[in-house]
Amino acid sequence: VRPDNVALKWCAFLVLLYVCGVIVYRLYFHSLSRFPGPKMAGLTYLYEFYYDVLKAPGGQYYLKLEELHGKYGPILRITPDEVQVNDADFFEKLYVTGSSKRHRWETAGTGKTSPGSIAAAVSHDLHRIRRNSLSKFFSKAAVMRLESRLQSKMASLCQKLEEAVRCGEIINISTTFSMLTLSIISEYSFGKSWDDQGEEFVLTMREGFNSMHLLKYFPVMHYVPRPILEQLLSVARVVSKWETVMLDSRLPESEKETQRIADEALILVIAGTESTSRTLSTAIYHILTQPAILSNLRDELDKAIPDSNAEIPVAKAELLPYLTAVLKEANRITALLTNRSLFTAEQPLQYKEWTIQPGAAMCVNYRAVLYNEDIFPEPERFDPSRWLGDSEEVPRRNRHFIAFGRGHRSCLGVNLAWAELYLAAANMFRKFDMQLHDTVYERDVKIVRDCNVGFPSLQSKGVRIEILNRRS
Ligand code: HEM
Repeated sequence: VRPDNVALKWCAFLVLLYVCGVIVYRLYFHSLSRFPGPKMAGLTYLYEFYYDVLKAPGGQYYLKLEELHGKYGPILRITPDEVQVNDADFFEKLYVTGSSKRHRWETAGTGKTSPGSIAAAVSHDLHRIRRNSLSKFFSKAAVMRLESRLQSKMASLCQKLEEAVRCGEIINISTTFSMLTLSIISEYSFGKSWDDQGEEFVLTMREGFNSMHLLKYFPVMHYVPRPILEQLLSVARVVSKWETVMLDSRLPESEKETQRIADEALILVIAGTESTSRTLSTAIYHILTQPAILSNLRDELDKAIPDSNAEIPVAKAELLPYLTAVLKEANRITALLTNRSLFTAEQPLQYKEWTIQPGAAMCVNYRAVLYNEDIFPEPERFDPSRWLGDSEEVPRRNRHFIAFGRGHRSCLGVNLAWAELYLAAANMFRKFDMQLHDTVYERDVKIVRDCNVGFPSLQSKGVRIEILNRRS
């Protein structure tokens, strides 16, 4: 036997031994080994890989998990190291504030494109540092100080819609809203909006979302030279462009040098663009397909804002109960976050008879709470009235309104998002008559893919509308 053959055989033997060791460990000795779920999911990440990457159209594991919860119950081992507990009460236990620490599950995909960002901070303490440095810019008072800028963006939106009335142009409101929110968050973050290349950014960013699953398994962004990567991956082109724009921004020179700031900026723009716009376009679809809801909303807006040319202050819009209920329901039904928000705890967490040990990653699927039939009957139905009235169910629903998350890692941009939602919806429905144009729920609105946030089918053309006239 030649010596190199002996070495090869030893290598093969050691690899085999290692694989057998991993299999035995994951199936019999891992702290999650007795948890319910298919054996294959507990054995290998390839199970998740198949549904998220190989099974068309991609991002299908969250749907498979819904099916598995139906079979195994609320607690499920979903990968070798992760457990998902689809229970609204456990949500409150996991996503906490206060002194209990939660660490992001470090292999969770969030940070692969931007490891220096708030969203990618693994340790609780690092996250606190990053969050504290940003949160003062996103407080309610900070957002309100910039209201005049938001109003000027709304004026541009209304101008665009008035032009559409004149030209009979069909508006893709999904893209229009994304350009609006990109304009706001880029100006908010960099002092200069990226309007010149707005549409290109939005469309390329959507392509980028489609590469998210690949990035989770193949974190190539930091290992392959950027020029090569740009040829291969749309998300790399987006990142490069954004970094270029950022370096042209008004940030001080010293700050521009740091990759961390680039990462942070990227996350703010990603988190602040598609999120609000997706919720708004979902709202538009449901309002325009239900005349009774449209009519209630109109009545409220017409009474509160008699002059249709007047600017609508955020503070005034926030006081309108029906508009508020419509927007809450839009957030609930959109259930934006399909990505698993995975954390580990420093102490064991108990769920019924199951003890989840420190080190195991845990999540609750947001959709499982926002579509919980017991809390939100007929969850697929867009019904703003579930947020109104004196029923004791309303406070319970508010308690489980988790569209913006809970706890230390809840949405940083929640105040900005609400201001955008109120202003865009109030302006659109007070000032314009419109109808849907070739928009099909199954194709254009229904969430069927997990791309970190929920995306409709690959064939979606977006929610499109015809603006009929400017209201008086
Ligand atoms: C309707 C609109 C929005 C919804 C429904 C939404 C929802 C969420 C949710 C559920 C999370 C928690 C994610 C997790 O647990 O992993 C989150 C985090 C975050 N959101 Fe939003 N978001 C919206 C708009 C915005 C906007 C406008 C910004 C602008 C800055 C923003 C910035 C962020 C950031 C930076 C985080 C990470 C926070 C952290 O890790 O501490 N979001 N968002």
